[in-house]
This record gives sequence, structure tokens and C-alpha cells, in this order.
Amino acid sequence: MTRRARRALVRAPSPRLADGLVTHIARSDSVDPDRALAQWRDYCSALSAAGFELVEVDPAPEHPDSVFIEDALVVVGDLAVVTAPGAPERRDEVIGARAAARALGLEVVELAAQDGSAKGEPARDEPARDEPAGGEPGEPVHLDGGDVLKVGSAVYVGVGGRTTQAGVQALARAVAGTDHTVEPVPISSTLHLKSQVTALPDGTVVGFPDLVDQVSAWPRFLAVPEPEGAHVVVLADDTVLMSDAAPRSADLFRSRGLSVIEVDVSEFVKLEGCVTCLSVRQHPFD
Ligand SMILES: CN(C)C(=N)NCCC[C@H](N)C(=O)O
Repeated sequence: MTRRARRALVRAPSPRLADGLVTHIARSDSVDPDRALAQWRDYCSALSAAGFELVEVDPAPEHPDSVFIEDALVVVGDLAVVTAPGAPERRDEVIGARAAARALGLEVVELAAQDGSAKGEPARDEPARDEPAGGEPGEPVHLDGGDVLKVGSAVYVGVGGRTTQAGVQALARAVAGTDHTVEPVPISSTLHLKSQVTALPDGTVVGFPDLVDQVSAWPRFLAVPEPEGAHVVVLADDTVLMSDAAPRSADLFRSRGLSVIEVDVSEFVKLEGCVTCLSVRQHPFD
């Protein structure tokens, strides 16, 4: 089995970060673009120190939320799915992400082209699996990468915020040729699925219960004591990266034998972001 490269795509924050979208939180009047740039550089250094090859997507200073590159591209194995962001203001952020994925020689597919109409039903040599129920007829295909949580071969997709049922079905079509299965997870409490849950290297799903729409949906769930403790980036099978604003959660992970790298992402949290939003990672642990 060829070992996949450990790459992380990142994109420098826009000087207009403070104008980014906020949905479930109040807009902050203290976003500091210079501090955000310093925090972004520290985040990139942590990924690089963990062995990731950093690939910089061209900055898009005209797009305030462009640093949240996770929403523009979903990597599943060697497939790079260009998303169809749910917020109109963010749609053009995919242009630079698409170009970077192509330059890496990844197999690039367009989510928006997976709506099933152009190609009719995908050719199958077995009855169609119980694909996620399709959206309402004519429902637009939208999906943000922040709604996509990969746990082993399962790809959980948050529906109800930026991502539509039609977007989930389109992703299921896009990854039909891989060994991944796509499962919709209704959300309403948070902006994205990964605003409320992420997964530890062993597949345990972590979340701050007050913000998790359906704790029972997660067979292996670990409650964390702080909201930002729900956001981890897997750096290795024994190491995670997370915000430095959740020290009790970090200690909980350490008590489970994990090494924990803590970074300051305060300026991005003010725009409803978190540590997963700032990179698209391609590595064996995804
Ligand atoms: C996991 N999360 C939260 C993300 N991948 N994206 C954060 C996007 C925040 C941006 N201001 C917006 O509202 O789109």
C-alpha cells in the first residue's frame, strides 16, 4: 500500500478577517488581524513540526473567511472534492483551493457536478446502497468541509446549517468508488458538525455535551469539559493539536495517553472558527 503524503493545505488570513461571517455567536469588535496572522503562523509551525508538508493555497484577501480553508476542499483518500459552500459570500473561495489541489496532482472532483442529474443514476453493478435520503427535488447542492468528519472509513456529514441533504448525496456519489461510507448527521446547535464534535486518533468522538445535537448518535463518545475541547486535529496516532483555551480537556486527553499540542486561535474563534478549519489535511490517519 503506498503511504500517503502527510500534507496540509493552509491559506493565510485576510486582513479583512473581522468582516467574516458569524452565525451562532455575537460579532466581536476586538478581532486583531496582526494577532491572527501571528497565530496562523504558529499553527502552521505546529503542523510542520509534526511532520506535515505545508502547501499554501494562494491568499484571497478579498474574502474575509478565506483562512478557513477546510470549508473549500474535502480530501477523502487521494480524492480532493471541491465543495459548494453554503454561504454565497464564500463560494469563490474554492477557486484557489481547486488550483492548489490540481497542482498537487490530486484527483479533483467537483461536488456541484455530482448532483446525479447530468449522469443519471451512477452506474452500479449492485443494487444502490441505502444512500442518504436525497434532498427535496431541486434542493441545491451545498456542502462546507467543516461539516465533514472522517472517522476511519465513515464520513459523517452535518446537515441543516451550511450543508444540504443534496450536498450529502452528492458527496456520497463523489466517494462511491472509495471504501468510505457517507452518513448524514442533523445539526442545529452549531455552525458546522465539527463545531460540536471531532474524533481522537482511536475514533472516539469528543464533544461538549451542551453543544452536541445528539450525543446518542455517537457510539464512542467522550464528553469534554470545555467548548473548545471538542476541536482536535489528529497529528499522529498518539498526538492531537487543539486550542489552548481548553486546558481541562487537554489534561483529559493526556490522561488517555495522548500527547497534546496547544495553540492560541483566539482571533479565529471570534469568527466561529476552530483548529480544524485552518487546514485541509491529507494523511494516513484521516
Ligand atoms: C469547523 N468549522 C467551524 C469550519 N470549518 N469553518 C468555520 C467557518 C467560520 C466562518 N466565519 C463562517 O461562518 O463560514
